[in-house]
Amino acid sequence: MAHQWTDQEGRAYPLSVPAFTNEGAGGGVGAYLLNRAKPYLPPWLGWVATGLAGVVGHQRWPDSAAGGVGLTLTSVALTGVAWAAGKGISKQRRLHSAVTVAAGSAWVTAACLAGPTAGPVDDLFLMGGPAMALSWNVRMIMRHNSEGTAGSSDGGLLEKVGLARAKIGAAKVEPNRVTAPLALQPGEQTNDDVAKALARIASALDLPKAAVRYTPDPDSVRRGELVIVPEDMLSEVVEWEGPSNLGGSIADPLVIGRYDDGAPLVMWLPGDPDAGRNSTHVLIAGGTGSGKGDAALNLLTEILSRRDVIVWFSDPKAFQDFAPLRAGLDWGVEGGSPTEVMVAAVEAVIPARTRWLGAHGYRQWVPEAAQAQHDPGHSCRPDGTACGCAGMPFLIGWFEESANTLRNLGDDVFTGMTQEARSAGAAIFVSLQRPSYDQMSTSTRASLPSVIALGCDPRDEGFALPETVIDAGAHPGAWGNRRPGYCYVVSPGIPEDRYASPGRTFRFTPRTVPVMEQLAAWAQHHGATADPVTAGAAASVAGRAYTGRTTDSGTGPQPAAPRATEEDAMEPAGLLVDPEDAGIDPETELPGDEPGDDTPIFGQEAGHKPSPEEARRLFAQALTEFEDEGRMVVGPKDFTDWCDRHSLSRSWVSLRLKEAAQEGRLDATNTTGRWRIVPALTPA
Ligand SMILES: Nc1ncnc2c1ncn2[C@@H]1O[C@H](COP(=O)(O)OP(=O)(O)OP(=O)(O)O)[C@@H](O)[C@H]1O
Repeated sequence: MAHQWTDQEGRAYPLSVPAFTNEGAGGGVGAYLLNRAKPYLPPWLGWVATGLAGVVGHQRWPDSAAGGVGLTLTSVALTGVAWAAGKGISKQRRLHSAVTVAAGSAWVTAACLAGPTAGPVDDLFLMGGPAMALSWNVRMIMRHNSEGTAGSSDGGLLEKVGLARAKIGAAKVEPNRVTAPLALQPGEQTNDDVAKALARIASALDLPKAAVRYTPDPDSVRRGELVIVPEDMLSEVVEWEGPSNLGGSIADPLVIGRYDDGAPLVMWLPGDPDAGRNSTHVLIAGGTGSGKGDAALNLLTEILSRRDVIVWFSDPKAFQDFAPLRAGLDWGVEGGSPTEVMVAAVEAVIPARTRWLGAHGYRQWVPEAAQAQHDPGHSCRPDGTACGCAGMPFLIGWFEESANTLRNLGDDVFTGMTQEARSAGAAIFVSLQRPSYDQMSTSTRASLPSVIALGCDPRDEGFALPETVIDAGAHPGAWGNRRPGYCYVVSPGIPEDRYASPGRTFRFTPRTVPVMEQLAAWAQHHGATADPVTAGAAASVAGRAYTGRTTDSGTGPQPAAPRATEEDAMEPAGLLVDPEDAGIDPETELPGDEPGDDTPIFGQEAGHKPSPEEARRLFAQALTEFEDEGRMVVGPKDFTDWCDRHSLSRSWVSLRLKEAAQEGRLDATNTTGRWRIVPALTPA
């Protein structure tokens, strides 16, 4: 698009390349050639003018001594002026100008005094003149093609945007992408200056801000690559067509969309440090309507199509977007207390998995760890013979809309969990409704090295993306929710110069639902099932709430996942103190807690009052019932109806819960007033 590459006067910038200009359009071959030749004519016109000056001057001052003195002085003065005027330009150009002026004026002087055809004067004109004109043409060609003279006084692009004297190297031109190395003035400019000038470059070229990016050279503070993508090829919506690699490994790339130059947008989860890919946790960040749901579907469909991974998935939005894939999950829960249980289970399986991997000689998870262990090199037996242990699939713990869950988990716990998960063959995924620090603390954000940053409020850009990527030209804030699916992906394994390149996810529509359902059925029958170590550790925390597929997956129905209670749904996952219990100090001895006095203090008027022993028995029974239902995290509010039925107060329940924790039947959680039931029958 030519207008984007030439300025208002029709002048080509150093960055312009033939592919993007339309010079010479229309007017026939003659007009075209004249148009192309125009910039090279001035030196030749200068040569002709010099010849005419010699002829005319000879008519005026033939053999005149005074004329000779005047002409010689004029010639010297002109040369001096040319040298002085070239102060701001490059040395070569200054010298070239001065030599040209000196040669031209000396010839005019000789022609005036001796005559243009006398002696060697005409030969000098015919040989020296064209040589001089040609030397200027060569300089022009060199400038357009490679050397670059941004910073010269010819109004170059870089000079216009405040980067005078920076040099642009040979540009690499692809169909919709121009990449040009940039070298800044030593000691005067840094890569930060370019980052600040990107918007002005976009303005000079009449392009959107995101079309101009800069990748600093990691080894130099004054070198980098300027990338310009003039046409937004992402405007076309591309529908999801199914998984990219059904039956592949989770270590293979996950294809979730495409970049603006058409290249596939890929991510890696388990690491291959030899290839610069470290195992990673992922944040999906985007404002409402930015396309977070479809971004997550792209990732989840890719993950479920791999043979060696299991997914534990929590979705407080009741699987609104993910229902067609639910059957493919190893464990799916809705918000509230089931999510608390899942978080506790993830915490519990991490050390167990790390121990197993270590015992089998794996420093980190690799696809071979998911196979039965028939290699003596990966045996847990002291005698070194093959152990044949079941393989351990990669584990993904995915928490949708998880701001509250994370906040209640606490920074230290989450940071520790993510650090340890990396050596446990596990990745944590979280998505946020609003990508901002009100939703997630700095240290929790720092524990998630990978991000899919979709459109957001401009103020939240700094939360979603690292500063270097924003400096390089990434601006998800410019999209808001007007460009659903547009995203920047920062993740280990992706070349860093891609971080600031926008991509777009594939779109999911009602037409894609049957394919997702087929994929979920495939995962159920052919995907991995939890290994005994992971399943055992999960069940030791979650009891029957852990519904992982059994080893004969697909042959029987999965146990129904516990549904969040209505109360859970109303409240964020991971609860703070129950508001109704906020005033209760669990340390205070209440009348009903006095030794030998278990008489309820409230609700005494309602029905039968159980005796203290009976009340304790009923309470123990209630805990067993919760456990049977898979509700493994409880607090006084879960006993509201129960209290009404048995004429017991919630304060009494609060104290009994604390007592049960002392007896080992319950475990404290990170949330005051919430307790995790320790399963009565812990699997071996
Ligand atoms: N890659 C894409 N290409 C085109 N349209 C898309 C793409 N991704 C999402 N959309 C469309 O954008 C709209 C908003 O998407 P979606 O509801 O997933 O956003 P969201 O970020 O999940 O919002 P919310 O937080 O409100 O749930 C939907 O109509 C969806 O079909």
